[in-house]
Amino acid sequence: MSIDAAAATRDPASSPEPDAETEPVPALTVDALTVRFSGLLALDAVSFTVAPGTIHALIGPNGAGKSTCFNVVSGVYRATAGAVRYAGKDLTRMAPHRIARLGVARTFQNIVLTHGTVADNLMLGRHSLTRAGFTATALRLPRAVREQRRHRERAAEIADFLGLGPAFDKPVGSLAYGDRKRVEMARALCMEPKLLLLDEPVAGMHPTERVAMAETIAKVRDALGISILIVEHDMGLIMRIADSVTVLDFGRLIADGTPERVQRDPAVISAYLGTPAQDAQDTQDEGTQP
Ligand SMILES: Nc1ncnc2c1ncn2[C@@H]1O[C@H](COP(=O)(O)OP(=O)(O)OP(=O)(O)O)[C@@H](O)[C@H]1O
Repeated sequence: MSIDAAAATRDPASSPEPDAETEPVPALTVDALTVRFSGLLALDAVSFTVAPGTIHALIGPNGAGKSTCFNVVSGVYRATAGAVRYAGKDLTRMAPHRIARLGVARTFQNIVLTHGTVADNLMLGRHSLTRAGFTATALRLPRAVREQRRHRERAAEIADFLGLGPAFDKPVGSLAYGDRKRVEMARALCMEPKLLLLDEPVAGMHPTERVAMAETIAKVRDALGISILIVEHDMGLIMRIADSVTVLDFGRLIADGTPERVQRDPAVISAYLGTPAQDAQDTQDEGTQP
């Protein structure tokens, strides 16, 4: 069964929220988001919207506030002011596990998965969707066994979709770096999110792995119809797969729009890329050849 067919026929027991399958993918609205660390204004009234089913990139030079924004959306940091609205809720007042239950899953910049097999790690992603309690699972009651089997089948399907099928029962530590980054993404997808937050998904990969990962990210959007918010320094990848781009600089939003529009924006060229003429050309080159 294809991953999209599976999504359509999935058991409600494995949905992130009751009736989540029948609900449309919500927009994510970041509204005048402000974060202050002591004297430092890391985000200054930043507003943008991630439209349903799109890849939205958050870019900017080092220290621009991208990770801070990401960490507020996933509930790791608290906002000083402003709101992040998703599915009728303000995420700035919610704990990370409640945000995850709304269907928001994230990956981390640095690989955090080192132990167990790929299957073990993907089953961790299914944990929040598991209904059978600890006792039922420990006693291997038939209901719990059936549920575990269903989750494992779904995890295997997601692994296949991300090209990890042959590695499913292998230890994560034995995989190449690029595949470990894919396991991280597969674990997040195992939560059946409607919004996937990708933190530098190709950092540290070699060029061939980057191109393959870009294709995979676009495939996830197209096959699942979910929204993806991505922080990434690889401009070539962003220009190729993003539907919209928000550019931050020193905590302020300096541009927002399609990749084509943003890469021609003089404020982006001078603030983000440095000297206008040369770097505008570099970006265009990178856009066609990462
Ligand atoms: N927990 C924190 N405490 C204090 N200052 C912080 C904290 N997290 C981030 N900052 C500061 O906030 C600013 C924005 O940092 P942030 O990590 O969000 O930028 P970034 O755009 O993600 O940068 P990079 O591309 O280098 O990861 C920086 O000046 C950073 O030093």
